[in-house]
Amino acid sequence: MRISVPATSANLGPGFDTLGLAISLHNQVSIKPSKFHSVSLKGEGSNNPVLKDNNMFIAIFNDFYHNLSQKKRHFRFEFSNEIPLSRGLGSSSAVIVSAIASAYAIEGIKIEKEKLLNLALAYESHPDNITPAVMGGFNVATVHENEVKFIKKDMPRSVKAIVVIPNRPMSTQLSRKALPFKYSKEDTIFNISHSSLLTAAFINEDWEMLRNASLDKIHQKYRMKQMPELFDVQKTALKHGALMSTLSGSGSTLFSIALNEDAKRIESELHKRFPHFRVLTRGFDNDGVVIKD
Ligand SMILES: Nc1ncnc2c1ncn2[C@@H]1O[C@H](COP(=O)(O)OP(=O)(O)OP(=O)(O)O)[C@@H](O)[C@H]1O
Ligand SMILES: N[C@@H](CCO)C(=O)O
Repeated sequence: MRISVPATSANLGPGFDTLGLAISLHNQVSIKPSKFHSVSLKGEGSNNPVLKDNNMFIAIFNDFYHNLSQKKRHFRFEFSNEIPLSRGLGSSSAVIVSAIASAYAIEGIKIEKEKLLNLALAYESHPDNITPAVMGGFNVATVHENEVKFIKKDMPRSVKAIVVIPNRPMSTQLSRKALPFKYSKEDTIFNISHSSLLTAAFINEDWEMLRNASLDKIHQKYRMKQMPELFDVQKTALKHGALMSTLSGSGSTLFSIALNEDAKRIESELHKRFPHFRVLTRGFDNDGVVIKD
C-alpha cells in the first residue's frame, strides 16, 4: 500500500489558525507486512535519527492499526519525504493525516475524508494545516463543538506557489509562544476584515486583491523578528511581482503566490538574493491525501 500527502501553508497572513492551502510537494510512504519491523527513509529527515527510532508516523499508525485490527503485526515502512521538517509547510499535519489514513487502508477499511479530518484533530488542535492536507485546495476551516467545519475551493493552474525555505527550523510550539497574550481591538478588527477579504478573493480568484488582503497584525511580525532576513525575503518577492507573500504557518518558510508567467522570474530573483535558502516553485494540490494502491 502506498500513500501520498501534500505540504500545506497555513494562515496565509491574517487567517491565523483558519486559512490554509495544499502545495504540490509530497511525502509518500509505502507499507508492507513483514517478518520484522523495519524503516527506510529518503529525502527530508533521512539523516535525522529521531525519524528512525521514534517516528511520529509509526507511533500514530501503530495506535490506529492495533485498535482497528486487534492484532500485532510487523511492517516495513519506506518513507520518501519532500516536506521539510519544522519549516512551516505542515510536516506534522502530513504525518498525522497519512498515518491515520494508512492504518485504515492496510486493514481494508474505507474511511470518509471528513472522518479522517476529525480524527486528525485529536493530534493538532488548529485545523488550518490538517484540512488542506486531507482535502487539498484552499480551505477555510474552524472547529465547532470538536468538529471541523470547512469550505474548500480548488486552486487553478494559473497561479503557482513559490516557497523560500530557510536553513533553520522554527518549531510550531515555540513559535506560538512568541505571540502576545492579548491583542488590541484595532488589531483584531484589522485581521478579521483582512482574513474575510482574503477568503473572498480566493473564492472569486481575484488575484489583484491578495496583496492588500493578505496583511496581518497578529502573528507574522512577532515570529519573523526571530529571523529578520524573512522581512527582506517578503519585500523581494513582492517587489518582483508576487501577488502575496506571507510567513508559512509558524515559519520559517516564506510562502508567495504568483501568476504562472511571473513565477520563474521571481524564483530566480529570490535565489540570487538568498543563495543560502532553498527556493522552490510548485503548483497547488487539489487532491489532498491519496491512497495509491
Ligand atoms: N516525515 C516525518 N516523519 C516523522 N515525523 C515527522 C516528519 N515530519 C515532521 N515530523 C514531526 O513533526 C515535527 C515538526 O512539527 P512542527 O509543527 O514543529 O512543524 P511543521 O508541521 O513543519 O510546521 P507548521 O505546522 O508551522 O506548518 C517534527 O519535529 C517531527 O516530530
Ligand atoms: N496556525 C498555526 C499553523 C502552524 O501549525 C500557527 O500559526 O501556529
